[in-house]
Amino acid sequence: MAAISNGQVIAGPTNPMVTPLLTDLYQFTMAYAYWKAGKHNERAVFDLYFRKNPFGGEYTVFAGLEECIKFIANFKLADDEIDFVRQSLSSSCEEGFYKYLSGVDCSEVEVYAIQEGSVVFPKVPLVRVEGPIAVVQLLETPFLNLINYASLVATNAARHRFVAGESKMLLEFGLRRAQGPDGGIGASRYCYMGGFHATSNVAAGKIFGIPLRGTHSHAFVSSFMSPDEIIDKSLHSSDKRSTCEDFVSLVQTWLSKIQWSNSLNGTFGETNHSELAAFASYALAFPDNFLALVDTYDVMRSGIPNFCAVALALNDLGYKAAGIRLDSGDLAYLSSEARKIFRIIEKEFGVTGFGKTVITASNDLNEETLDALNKQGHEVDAFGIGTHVVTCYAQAALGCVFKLVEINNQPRIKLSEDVTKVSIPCKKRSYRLFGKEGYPLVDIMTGENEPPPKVGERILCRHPFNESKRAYVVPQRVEELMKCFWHGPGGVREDLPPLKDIRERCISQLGKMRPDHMRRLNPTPYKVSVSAKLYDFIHFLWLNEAPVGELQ
Ligand SMILES: Nc1ncnc2c1ncn2[C@@H]1O[C@H](COP(=O)(O)OP(=O)(O)OP(=O)(O)O)[C@@H](O)[C@H]1O
Ligand SMILES: O=P(O)(O)OC[C@H]1O[C@H](OP(=O)(O)OP(=O)(O)O)[C@H](O)[C@@H]1O
Ligand SMILES: O=C(O)c1cccnc1
Ligand SMILES: [Mg+2]
Repeated sequence: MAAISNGQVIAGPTNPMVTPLLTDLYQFTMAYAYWKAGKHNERAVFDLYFRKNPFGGEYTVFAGLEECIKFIANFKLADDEIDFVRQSLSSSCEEGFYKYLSGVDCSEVEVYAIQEGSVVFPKVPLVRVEGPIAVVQLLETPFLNLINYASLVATNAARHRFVAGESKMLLEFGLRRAQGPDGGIGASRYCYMGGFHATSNVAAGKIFGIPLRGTHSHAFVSSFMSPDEIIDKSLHSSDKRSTCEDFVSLVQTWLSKIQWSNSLNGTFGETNHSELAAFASYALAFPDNFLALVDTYDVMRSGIPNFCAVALALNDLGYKAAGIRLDSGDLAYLSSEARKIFRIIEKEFGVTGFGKTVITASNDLNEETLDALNKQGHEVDAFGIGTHVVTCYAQAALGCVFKLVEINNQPRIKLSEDVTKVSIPCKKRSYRLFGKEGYPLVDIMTGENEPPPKVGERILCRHPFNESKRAYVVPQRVEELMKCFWHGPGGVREDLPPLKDIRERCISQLGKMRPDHMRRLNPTPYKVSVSAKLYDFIHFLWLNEAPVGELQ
C-alpha cells in the first residue's frame, strides 16, 4: 500500500527489502531503552552528513533522498516484524514496548534536506531529521544505507563524465559486475543521475525510464562458423520499395571492393569469414541499428573491413550503420586507425557521414584510462563502463554519518580526539553564497534562528574548528540549501522531482562550479563555514563538555 501525502501518492521504496527491520539491532535496543526511560517521545534533531569527499576529489553529488522519503512515508512495523523484534531483544523487555512499536509511524517526523542531485560538501547536513528520538533513531541505518552508496555512485559517475568530456556518450554496462541485484539497479539509476546517458540494464530501464542502449557480445560473433549458415538472406530497402534477395553476396561484393580499393592500398587481405557471417546476420536482424563488436579475431585485419563491408551494403539499401565497439587492445590507437579507415571510405565511395561512424569503447575503463586516452588522443565517441563505475572500485564507501545535534531544544555535541570527527551542534540552516563571477564561493551554516545572509551584505564565514581560518564574503546570490521534504503526512513539502530533472540539476550544478574545485589533480577544497555566532557557540559547548585534564 502506498502512502498519500500532500495529495501525492508516495509508493514504498523501490526495493521491497527496505523495511523497518533493515536497520542495525542497536537501533531497536536503544529504542527500547529510550522507551523504558520514558524518553522515547523527546524531540531530537539528527544531521546526516559526510566528512570527506570521495575519490580524492573536492565535491560530492547527493543522491538517495527520494528512497528515504518513500521509506518514511510508508514506515510501519507489521505484526510479524514486531514478533521478530520481540524474539531478538532480551526476554526481559516489557510487552508495552511492542505495543508502542505497533503504533510507530513517521507522522511526527520532519525531514529537511538538500535537493537530490545537488553538489554537496563535507560537514554540511544533507538531511536533517527531527522527531521523537526513538523513531528517528530507527531511521539512522536505513537512511545511511539509502544515501551512502547512492551518493558515492552518483559522484563516481559524475567524475567519469567529467574526464570523458561533455561531448562523449557514457553507457553504464555494470549489471553483471555489480554487488548483487540492488547494487546493479541502484548503480544504473545513480549513474544516470550523475550524468551517464544510458544503461544496458533492462530492469532499470523499466523501473526508472532510463534510456536503454547496448551492442552485442563476442559470443554472438563466435557462434557463427560460415556465411552458409544464413538461411534468409533477403533484406528490403529502408524505404521498403525494393528487396535485395542476397544481402550476404552484396556484403561479399563490398568486401572485395574494399580489398581492391586504391586509396586503401591493399590494407586489407583476407578477413575472418565467420565474423563476416555474424555481422551480416546481425545487420539482417537490425538493419536500422547495425552495430558490430570488432575485436573478436583481429580489429584491423578483420573486424574493421568486415564491418565496413556490411555497412556499405546497408548503405546501398538506404540504411546507416550505427557503429562499432572496441573491447580490447590499445583503444587510443585502434579508435584512431578505425577513424582513418572510415574517412577514407567516405571519400572513396562517396558515403556522406561514414567518417563519423560512432566508435564505442569498453573494457575495464575508469577515470585513469579515460584520462590516459584523452592525453594520447583518441577517436572514441561513446564509452561503455561497468566494473569501475558500479562497484566504486576506487573507494568502497562514502562514510556518511547520522549525529544527534539537539534534544528537547538543547544543542548536543560529539567530541573526538580527531577534530574532523567533532559534530557541529544545534538545529541549523545552511546557505550557499555565490560570488561576483556566479560561482558558489562558500557554504555557511548558521543557528536556526539567526537572520539569513543577505545579498550585498558582508558576512563573516568562519572555519568551524580552525580559529585562524575566516573570511568576509559579500554574496551576490544566496541559496538556502535545505528544504522540507517531509512534515508528517499532512504537512506542506517539496514534491519529489522526476529522475530526469534530478539528473539535469546535477549536470547543471556541476557545470557551474569553479574549475579548480573540479580538476582531478590537487583540486582546491571548497570552503565550508559557520557563522560567527555558531562558531562561538560550538566552542563554548566544546569547552563545557570536555573534561579538564589534570597533570601529575
Ligand atoms: N591507449 C590506452 N591507454 C591506457 N590504457 C588503455 C589504452 N587502451 C586500453 N587501455 C586499458 O588497458 C587495459 C587493457 O587490459 P588488458 O590487457 O587486460 O585487455 P586486453 O588484452 O586489451 O583485452 P582482453 O579484455 O581481451 O584481455 C584496459 O583496462 C583498457 O581499458
Ligand atoms: O569491463 P567493464 O568496465 O566491467 O565493462 C563491461 C564488460 O563486460 C563485457 O564483457 P565481459 O567483461 O563480460 O567479458 P570480457 O572481459 O571477456 O570482455 C563488455 O565487453 C565489457 O568488457
Ligand atoms: O551492450 C553491450 O555492449 C554490453 C552490455 C553489458 C556489458 N558489456 C557490454
Ligand atoms: Mg571485459
